[in-house]
Amino acid sequence: MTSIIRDIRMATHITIAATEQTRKSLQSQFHSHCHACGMPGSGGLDLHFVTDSDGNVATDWFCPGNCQSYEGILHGGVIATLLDSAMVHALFARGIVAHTAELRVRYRRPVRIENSVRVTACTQSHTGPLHLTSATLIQDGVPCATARAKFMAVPSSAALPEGLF
Ligand SMILES: CCCCCCCC(=O)SCCNC(=O)CCNC(=O)[C@H](O)C(C)(C)COP(=O)(O)OP(=O)(O)OC[C@H]1O[C@@H](n2cnc3c(N)ncnc32)[C@H](O)[C@@H]1OP(=O)(O)O
Repeated sequence: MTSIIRDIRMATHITIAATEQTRKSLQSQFHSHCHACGMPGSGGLDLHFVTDSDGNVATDWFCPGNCQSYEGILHGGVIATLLDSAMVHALFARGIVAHTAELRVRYRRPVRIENSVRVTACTQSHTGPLHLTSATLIQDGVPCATARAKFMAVPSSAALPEGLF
């Protein structure tokens, strides 16, 4: 816990080595009721990310029929949610708690429902508290959507649970 707090304090301005332990800890502290990666069984997307040795995060997700837009195609808003969430977790893995400030999605190919996708994300760079990230959604080996985003790190005093300062 102490090392996680130290990581959060550092992370506002410094990119640290990404770890699965850091990602999980920040998810449980700050995201336990998230529509995308929390709330299993209550209408959330129930995403489960993992962090690899390069600090990238990934999840495999089955696109359910109730998330379609046009017939047989995954809703573009859901695609944006998947990509946004993946980038949040890439930041979590580096000890960074941040809010989406800008999200640009390129919808390259329709994503079929009732099929699986893999969503990956990584951090790119940062200028002070503004972090640049990218994410990709792949189905059957084909990149169907890509995203770039800017995230603003939450000041560490605001990010930490009350009583820790
Ligand atoms: C009301 C209830 C319904 C709610 C529906 C909500 C809306 C949705 O969720 S729809 C589902 C989400 N969206 C999708 O699945 C779309 C996935 N993408 C696609 O199908 C295709 O990429 C599509 C249709 C956007 C474009 O395909 P296509 O027509 O083949 O274009 P493509 O060959 O890639 O590009 C044609 C030109 O447009 C340009 N272009 C394509 N995308 C962009 C872009 N984002 N910005 C600028 N230019 C672009 C290309 O550069 C190209 O230019 P040029 O001819 O000069 O080289």
